[in-house]
Amino acid sequence: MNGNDRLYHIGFGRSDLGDDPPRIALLSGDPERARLIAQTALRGARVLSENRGLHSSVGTLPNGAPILSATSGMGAPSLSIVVNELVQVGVRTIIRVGTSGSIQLHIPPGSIVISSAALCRQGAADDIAPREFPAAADPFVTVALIEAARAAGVEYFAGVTASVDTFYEGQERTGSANPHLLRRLRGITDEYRRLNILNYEMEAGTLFKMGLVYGFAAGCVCGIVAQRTASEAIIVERKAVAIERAIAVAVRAAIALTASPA
Ligand SMILES: O=P(O)(O)O[C@H]1O[C@H](CO)[C@@H](O)[C@H]1O
Ligand SMILES: O=c1cc[nH]c(=O)[nH]1
Repeated sequence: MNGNDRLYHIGFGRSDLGDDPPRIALLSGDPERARLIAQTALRGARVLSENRGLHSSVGTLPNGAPILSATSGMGAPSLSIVVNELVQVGVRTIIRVGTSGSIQLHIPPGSIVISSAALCRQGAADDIAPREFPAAADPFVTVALIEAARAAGVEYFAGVTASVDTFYEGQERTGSANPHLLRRLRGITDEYRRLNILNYEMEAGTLFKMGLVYGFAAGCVCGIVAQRTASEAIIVERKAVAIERAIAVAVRAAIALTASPA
């Protein structure tokens, strides 16, 4: 590793990426997922850093295109730092590969949600753009994810995601250290359900705004690990399949997005 131009948080720089630096990254909240993607889906994967627990690897897709598997950490403040630094090292397409809780009856644990846009209730995003600025995914990345899900035969749902700052309070969980929720949060899940919002997670909205403002293409696919119309709990038995499907779809989409024109 050269390391002279290493970015402070991600722990690597352009000079660590070789002669053909990746312009696309798969970004997981969980470093274990980033490592799993590198080990199972990338060819010739090489670990770049584990700075602050944020695993980053570089490898190639089956079509030979270079790609990063990186970690955002949980929540928009951490994601905003990692994404800012990924853009500084030359990344121009970022697909978030996450986990999420369904708020619609028809979206079961084990399925995946592809976010076309987000209701962005995230403080970090206010430092990126005005609150009214759209949190929309890149249409080409979103279509690539949908086509990948169809081709893989994976049960998927596409639509609007609620991106919030907290897992417990902001997602209206009362089974936590503080069962008392602020009045403005009581009933919010039902309100979102009636607005046809599909799911809760904690990063996509800020990622989408950053993409539109900083000039990179952003998308998001999440494996569904909770069904909030039934319970607040994570359905642990469906987590592995949900993540496996989200990864498979993200990798297929990345292949399509990096294919050289015929
Ligand atoms: O599994 P990841 O990608 O971390 O995504 C989801 O999981 C975390 C909460 O459990 C939040 O980061 C949320 O967005
Ligand atoms: O319910 C859930 C599950 C995963 N991630 C979230 O943010 N919420």
